[in-house]
Amino acid sequence: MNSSPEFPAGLPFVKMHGLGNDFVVVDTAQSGVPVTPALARAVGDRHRGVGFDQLAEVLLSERADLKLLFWNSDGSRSGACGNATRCVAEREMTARGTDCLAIETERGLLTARRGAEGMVSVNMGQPQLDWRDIPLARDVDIMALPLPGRPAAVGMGNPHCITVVTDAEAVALDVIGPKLEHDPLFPERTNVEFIEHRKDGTLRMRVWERGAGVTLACGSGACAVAVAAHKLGLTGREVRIELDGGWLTIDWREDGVWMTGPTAEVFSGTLSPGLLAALS
Ligand SMILES: N[C@@H](CCC[C@H](N)C(=O)O)C(=O)O
Repeated sequence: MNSSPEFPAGLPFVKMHGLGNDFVVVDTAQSGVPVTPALARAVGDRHRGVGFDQLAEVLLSERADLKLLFWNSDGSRSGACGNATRCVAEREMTARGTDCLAIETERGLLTARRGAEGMVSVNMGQPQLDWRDIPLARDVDIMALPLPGRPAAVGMGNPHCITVVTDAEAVALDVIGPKLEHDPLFPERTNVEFIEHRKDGTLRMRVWERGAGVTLACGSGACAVAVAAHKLGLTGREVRIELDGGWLTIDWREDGVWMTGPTAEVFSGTLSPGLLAALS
């Protein structure tokens, strides 16, 4: 095995997930190893690395308890990642012995709280409902984009394209997802969600994530979906959403869109010095 003279001890990481939306968490504040697109791609490789939907990079913050940056498995960055925010918040609140945490992200300052029955909530802030705040190529009605199925666009610090369908299970996500992700209407690409409004008032949601593909869940996507469903008159401001990996509760309150759900820590390990050396 090659060793890295720069990082002889390798790079410690923690693997976590929220409803199967899986993450590698690395603490750059402690390790001094900055994440790069190449490192994110190498660690995100499910055969030759660890594998993740997103990598959460923990940094020091002057304004909050910590700062988070998010990386997709294709090496691109995301301004928001709700489930990773909840996962890191759970770990940090446990380590610090608190029930509340302030987290700096590109999206802004987010508040996380420990809830009942092991759940963790995060306020993802107010949605972006203007085409200038969502990376759209032109001025269009964001509640009815000029695309097949008349989807809606909602920003949560990252872009989401949401289509209401009668049968979410029937959607060929791996075919339609990449087409919408790369549609010219979205110069920075987009996350893609399909939702079905069920008779019991809940939503069924399936997601194709920008930079990661089909995932079992997407927290910012669930927030965007809840906002779109409410604006379209389908639901109230609070809604339960079933994703492939489980349930999230979304509550669009006066102070922002709150998301509540489970988190899990799976294992921790050390990225080998050889992997780091190959990238330097
Ligand atoms: N899984 C995340 C969202 C991931 C970000 C996305 N792929 C992007 O590029 O915007 C979540 O839980 O919010």
